[in-house]
Amino acid sequence: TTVSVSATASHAIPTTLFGQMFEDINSGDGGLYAEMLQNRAFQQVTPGTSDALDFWSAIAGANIAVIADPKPVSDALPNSLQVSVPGKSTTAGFANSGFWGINVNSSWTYTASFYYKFPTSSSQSVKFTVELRSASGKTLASSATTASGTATTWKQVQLTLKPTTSAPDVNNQFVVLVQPSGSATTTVDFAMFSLFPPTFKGRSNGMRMDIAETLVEMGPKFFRFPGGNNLEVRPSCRGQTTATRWQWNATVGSLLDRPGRVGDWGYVNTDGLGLLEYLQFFEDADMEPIMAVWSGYSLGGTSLPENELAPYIQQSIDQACYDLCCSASGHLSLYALDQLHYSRSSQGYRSPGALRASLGHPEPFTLNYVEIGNEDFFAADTYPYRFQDFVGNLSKAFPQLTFIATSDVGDPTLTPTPQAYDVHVYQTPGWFAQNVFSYDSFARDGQKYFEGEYAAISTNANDLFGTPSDGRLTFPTMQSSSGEAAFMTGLERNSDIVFAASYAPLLQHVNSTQWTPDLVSFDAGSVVRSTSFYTQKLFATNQGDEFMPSTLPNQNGTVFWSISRLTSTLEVIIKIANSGNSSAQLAFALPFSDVASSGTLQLLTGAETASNTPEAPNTVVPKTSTITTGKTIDYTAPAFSVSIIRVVAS
Ligand SMILES: [NH3+][C@H]1C[C@H](O)[C@@H](O)[C@@H]1CO
Repeated sequence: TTVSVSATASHAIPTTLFGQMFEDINSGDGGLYAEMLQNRAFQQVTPGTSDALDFWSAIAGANIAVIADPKPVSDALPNSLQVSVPGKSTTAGFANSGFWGINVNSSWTYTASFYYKFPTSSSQSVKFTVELRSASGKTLASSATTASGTATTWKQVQLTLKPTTSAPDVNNQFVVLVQPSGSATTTVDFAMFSLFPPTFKGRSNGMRMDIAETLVEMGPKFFRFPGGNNLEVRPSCRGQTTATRWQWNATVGSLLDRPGRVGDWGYVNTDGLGLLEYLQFFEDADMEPIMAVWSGYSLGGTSLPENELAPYIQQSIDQACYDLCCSASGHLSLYALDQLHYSRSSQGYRSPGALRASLGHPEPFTLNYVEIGNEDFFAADTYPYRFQDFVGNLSKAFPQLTFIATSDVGDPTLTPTPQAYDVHVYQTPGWFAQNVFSYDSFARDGQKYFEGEYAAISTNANDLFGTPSDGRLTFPTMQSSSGEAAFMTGLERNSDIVFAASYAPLLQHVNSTQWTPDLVSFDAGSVVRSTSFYTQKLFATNQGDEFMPSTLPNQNGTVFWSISRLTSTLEVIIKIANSGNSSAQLAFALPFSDVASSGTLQLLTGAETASNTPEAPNTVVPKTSTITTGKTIDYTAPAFSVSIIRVVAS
């Protein structure tokens, strides 16, 4: 096939075109958020039930129990770990098993901390020895401090741990030994444990380095958060209380003030990864937020009536306000504070912006996009008033924001007409290759689109969300990734109306997964970049700034291309997706008089079902080489491949 390339660009390609979609779906706590202890503060558990002590265990004769502390460490954290050990014991204590393991790296300095108090005062002292210990019992790191038995009010211990050696695997534990000097049985209350490794950019309460670095490596220009389903109210045995929705103000401030919540994926979110941590990460990673606000719909259930929306609208204004500036709308909506104790400033409740400043970020963050809800096609009947009321109030407070609707495009009719719609699609690899032109027929009427969630998820069109035995992919394959790449050439061609696109879900912990496939997989010690990760990376890091029309690919074919130009370097960038099982010979005829005689090729290719997995993380990786180029570039795209050709031409 000969592909003639136009000399005239058709449109500018938005810098935001490729980015990431994130929610805590086995991906925040124990994943992107660097805290290494699981169930660190006994949040949202009922003392005396089996899950209260999840991931904690007693050692050598200690008795441990989670109690509703009569004098809790904070209003938001009502539970403590009460530990009793025999007098003069040197080996009794307790351990935490982390998020299916703990990575012990001798080049790292760890920060361990916890709060303690003695329920009854005594004259004896008690030594706390904190260790990182292999499952076989070998001490890898140790640090100790001594406490006075007279401490009947909460005290914080902070210790650093430097392992003498790296552990060969992640089967390690965090251990606290409680060693009384006296002979009497000793009881100590503990709260708010934490074990942090070094973090991405060294941010306190920050992100896990290897995962954050992997996400940044992909080259994202935006980050949609906090969901996805995890933004929403989760139907629970206690009924659909709106209090289970994600609330920004429950995720900011001291960790002692963050109650955590049972997220939509059925486990407790510590909310240690909160609004400030998200926004700081985006700033550090040079990407901008697409921030969702809850819009009054409870997953699988009811929507709030219009006359009950006001406090939630105010909370969403405060949420945006926190990010932006906040000389504007002054107060924190009292309603949002029902579950949260807020430290008052002298002049009453601080404005969210002042709050943000007080937490160490005086400058506003970048915020241009706010999404109203998530997948509101599930509640299309109530979305018109919910969308209108949220956008009406938010746009009054922040006229510079672009608001994104989440119902189906044009159905129902919304007022105001949405500036953009968030379109989601989970389908087969074949569907993506067959729908490369889905946006070509859209009207150019000012309406913009955000392909907020897409992935080839199954080879079985009749059971897309089924089990692996029924076609569901557990990891992306070269068949799924090349299908997605085909679709992405269409997104780039239509980037005059598609301003952003992100694969979903982004991350999964392989020891606790509820949704496959995912772009990046990890366990406590390693990260796996999928074939679809490399596809996203090849597109996002080879962005032109203007689109060059060319001979259109055959809509019914399996080979697709997209050509752009990077004006700053005079490069022509040719992206080619071959989603079929045979190679394709292409000839690109460039309209430039002066074309370099060699260019670079980045090629991702492998067998149809080839995947990168924890067992074989580098089965398929991109390879860069030099190719001969000229006014005509002949190229054979291998079966199941993604190719990027860059050549200087003018
Ligand atoms: N059900 C999908 C759609 C929703 O928005 C996400 O939370 C889920 C996984 O990506």
